[in-house]
Amino acid sequence: MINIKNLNKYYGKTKVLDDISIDIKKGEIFAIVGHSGAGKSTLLRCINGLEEYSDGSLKVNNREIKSLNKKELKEFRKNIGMIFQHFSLIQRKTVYENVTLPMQLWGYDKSSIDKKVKELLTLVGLEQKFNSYPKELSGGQKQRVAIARALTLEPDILLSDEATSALDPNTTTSILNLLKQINEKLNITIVLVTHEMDVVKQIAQKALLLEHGNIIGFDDTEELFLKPDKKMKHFLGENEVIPNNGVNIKLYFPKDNAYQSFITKMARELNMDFNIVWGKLEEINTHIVGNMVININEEDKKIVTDYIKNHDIIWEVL
Ligand SMILES: Nc1ncnc2c1ncn2[C@@H]1O[C@H](COP(=O)(O)OP(=O)(O)OP(=O)(O)O)[C@@H](O)[C@H]1O
Repeated sequence: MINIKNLNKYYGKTKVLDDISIDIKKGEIFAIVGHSGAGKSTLLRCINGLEEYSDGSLKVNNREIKSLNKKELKEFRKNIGMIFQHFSLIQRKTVYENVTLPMQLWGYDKSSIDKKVKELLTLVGLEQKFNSYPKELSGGQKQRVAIARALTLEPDILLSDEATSALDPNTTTSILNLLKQINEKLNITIVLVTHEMDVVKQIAQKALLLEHGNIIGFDDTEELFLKPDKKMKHFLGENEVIPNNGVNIKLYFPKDNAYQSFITKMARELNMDFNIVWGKLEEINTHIVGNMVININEEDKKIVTDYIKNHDIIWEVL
C-alpha cells in the first residue's frame, strides 16, 4: 500500500532522510520510532505529500507522490486522515462543528454530513458531547474528536503524529485501543510516529527505527524487542548487568513460549542449579515475550548448551 524505495530528503545541505526503503501493507499498524530530530515527522509528511523528497520513490496505492499535480494531490490527501499531538481543534466551534469541517470543505450535503458525524462521534464514544466546546473536554476526549474528524472522508490511511504524547498513560492506552478498534473495524492502515516505546509495544505490528535519518531497525515489533541487536539496545538505552565470572547464557522466549517452565525443567533434568542473573518479560503487541540470562560454571557449559540445542529455544552465550 505504501512503498518507499531509496528515499532521500534534504533541508538545504543537511540530509534528514537517508536511503529509506520500507513497505507498509494494507491494514497494518506501523510505527515510525526515533528520538527527537530523527526525521520521523518529515517521513510522515512525505507520505501525505506535504513535503517534497529529493530522490527515490514513494508510492501510495501504486501512485508516485512526487508526480502528482496540485489537483491530484488534493484528491490524494482526501484519502489520508491525520491526527496530531495537540489535536488541532478549533476552539470556538463545538465538537459537532469541528468534525463536520472536512466534509463541508468538500461540499457534502447537510444530511450526509449529519449522518456521518453522528456515526463517527458515536464510534469514538462522544455521543454525549456533540455541543461541547474543546475547552470543556479532557485531552483524551479532544483526541477522540480529532480522530472522528480524521475519519469523515473515509480515508484508507490514518497518519498519527505523536497523537498520545500529550496524554497520561491510561488515556494513552484508551486512545491506542480506539485506534486498534478503528484499524480492525474499518480496515484502515495506521502509520504512527512516536518516541514512546510503550506505544510501539502496545499497538504496532511492525516498526521502523530511525536515528539521524537512517534506518537502524525495521522488523515485526516482537522481533525487534525480543532479540534487540547492538544498535537497538543502544537505542533503548538498555544493557543487562551480568557477572564477570562463569558463563552467561541468554535465553529468548518468543511469543506463546514465554511461560514455559524451561529453566526449571532443565535444572531438574540436568540435576543442576542455575543462577538467574537477569530477566525480563513484557507484553508486546498482545503477546508475552521475554528473555533471561543464566550464569553457570565453565565446566557445565557443554552439557547445558547441548541441552538447550535440543530444544526449540533461541539462545546465545554473552
Ligand atoms: N522545515 C525545515 N527546515 C529545515 N530543517 C528542518 C525542517 N523541518 C525539520 N527539519 C530538520 O530535520 C530533522 C528531522 O526533523 P523531524 O521533525 O522530522 O524529526 P522528528 O524525528 O519528527 O523529531 P521530533 O520528535 O522532535 O518532532 C531535524 O534535524 C530538523 O531540525
